Amino acid sequence: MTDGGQSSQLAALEKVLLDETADPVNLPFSLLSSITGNFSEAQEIGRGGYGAVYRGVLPSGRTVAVKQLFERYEILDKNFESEVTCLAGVKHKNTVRFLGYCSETQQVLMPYDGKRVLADVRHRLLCFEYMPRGCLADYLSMHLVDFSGPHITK
Ligand SMILES: Nc1ncnc2c1ncn2[C@@H]1O[C@H](COP(=O)(O)OP(=O)(O)OP(=O)(O)O)[C@@H](O)[C@H]1O
Repeated sequence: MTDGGQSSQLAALEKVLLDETADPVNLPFSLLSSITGNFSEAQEIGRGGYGAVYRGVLPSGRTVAVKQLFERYEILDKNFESEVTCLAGVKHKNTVRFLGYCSETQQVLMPYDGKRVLADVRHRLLCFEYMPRGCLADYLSMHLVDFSGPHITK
């Protein structure tokens, strides 16, 4: 569940979902964490080369897809910015809608070299319209008839 401080950002996300002409919004990490059950395995829907994708459930019951970019990649600010600005510029009925983004750095206490240090942890996430049928390639491979002719089995 989300706390009261997040309600205006949730409202902004709901508004973007409903208004197809609206621009993507900046979303706090805490909100994306909250709607994905802290990025739980139960809400994970897939993985790509650069991140894991989670189902985000809003209090209204609407669903979004949240892609959390892997921390192991050193993604430069300017590269993330060009990804976000590029996605924001794509608006077409045949493309998945880009709803929001998050770029935050948190300082987290962790062990290092026998000491405790405050380390920067970068969170980069992208939020999209949820496609219940998943990716096109998986859908086609599950539903297309095999036209390659009869198989010979030994
Ligand atoms: N908007 C979405 N709605 C529903 N499921 C999605 C959505 N986006 C991705 N997924 C699921 O998550 C999986 C991984 O998606 P992702 O975009 O990370 O894959 P990708 O195309 O290999 O990306 P990349 O290599 O650029 O990281 C997809 O195969 C699909 O099952």
